[in-house]
Amino acid sequence: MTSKNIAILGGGNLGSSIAKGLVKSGLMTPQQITITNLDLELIQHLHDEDGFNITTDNISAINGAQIVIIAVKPTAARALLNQVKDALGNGEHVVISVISGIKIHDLEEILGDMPIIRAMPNTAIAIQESMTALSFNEKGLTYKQEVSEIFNQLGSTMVIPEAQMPAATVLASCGIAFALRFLRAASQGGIEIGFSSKLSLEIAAQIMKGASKLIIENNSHPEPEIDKVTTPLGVTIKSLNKMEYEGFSSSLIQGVVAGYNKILETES
Ligand SMILES: NC(=O)C1=CN([C@@H]2O[C@H](COP(=O)(O)OP(=O)(O)OC[C@H]3O[C@@H](n4cnc5c(N)ncnc54)[C@H](O)[C@@H]3O)[C@@H](O)[C@H]2O)C=CC1
Ligand SMILES: O=C(O)[C@@H]1CCC=N1
Repeated sequence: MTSKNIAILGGGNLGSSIAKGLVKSGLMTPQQITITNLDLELIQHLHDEDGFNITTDNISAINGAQIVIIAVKPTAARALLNQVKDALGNGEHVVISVISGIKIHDLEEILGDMPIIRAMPNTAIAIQESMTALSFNEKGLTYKQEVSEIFNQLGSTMVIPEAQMPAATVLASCGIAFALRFLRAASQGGIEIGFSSKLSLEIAAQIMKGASKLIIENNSHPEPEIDKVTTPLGVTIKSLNKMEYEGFSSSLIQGVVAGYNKILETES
């Protein structure tokens, strides 16, 4: 349990997921977290259902917090940063930015020389299963242990050089969507061979969970695990070879690289 208060500026998909994960982990109470949005209606449910403090006033949220998470879309970032820079300049705050494509140097240009951490989580942070990448500026390094401990409660954490942040954004953050597309496609195949939509989805979700746990808990690699499933002359290899013929692995790899090239257009 931390005694610090957190302000989450821009409570949308990711900001609200982080807030929920912090409470679910037992690290904080909802009363320690203030979530802001320009439109209060969008976050009213976070107060009514989960007990978080909510406001449209970014400055008052910052004044009541020691850790400030900035979670607006990249297009809204500059206006927000300019609005809050004075409130953040009193030496009492640590800023954690989850904005994709905006570098620490760009944040420092607006906010000045203060502790800044870039974090790239994914939406599974709401259930403490994120894969979160962290990069620190020099002053932020003072908080490396504290911030790493927060994100460790919310899944797995990797500290990386900022130059790897675009790659982490694609693989670790967008990757949740890629995995969900696999899940959806597998369940659609399941419907075609006779399962109800509900059962097919349940099967697909459980096989993904099982496959992930085999790798994580056994510290294993996919190929030896796949070898255990592929009976000679059997069904699995028939399906796999057809999938590969249709471009399964290649399309995933190309998709990851396309996302990486896209983010490099803004962050280089
Ligand atoms: N959604 C995801 O899975 C991930 C998102 N990110 C990054 O996190 C950031 C947020 O993404 P989402 O949560 O998906 O966006 P979102 O659009 O769901 O949430 C952002 C919220 O900020 C509010 N907002 C805009 N300007 C504001 C201001 N000046 N003051 C207060 N609130 C303001 C908007 O009304 C919106 O509800 C983006 O920069 C995105 O690139 C990073 C990793 C994963
Ligand atoms: O799609 C996006 O641009 C952001 C970056 C990571 C997840 N969502």
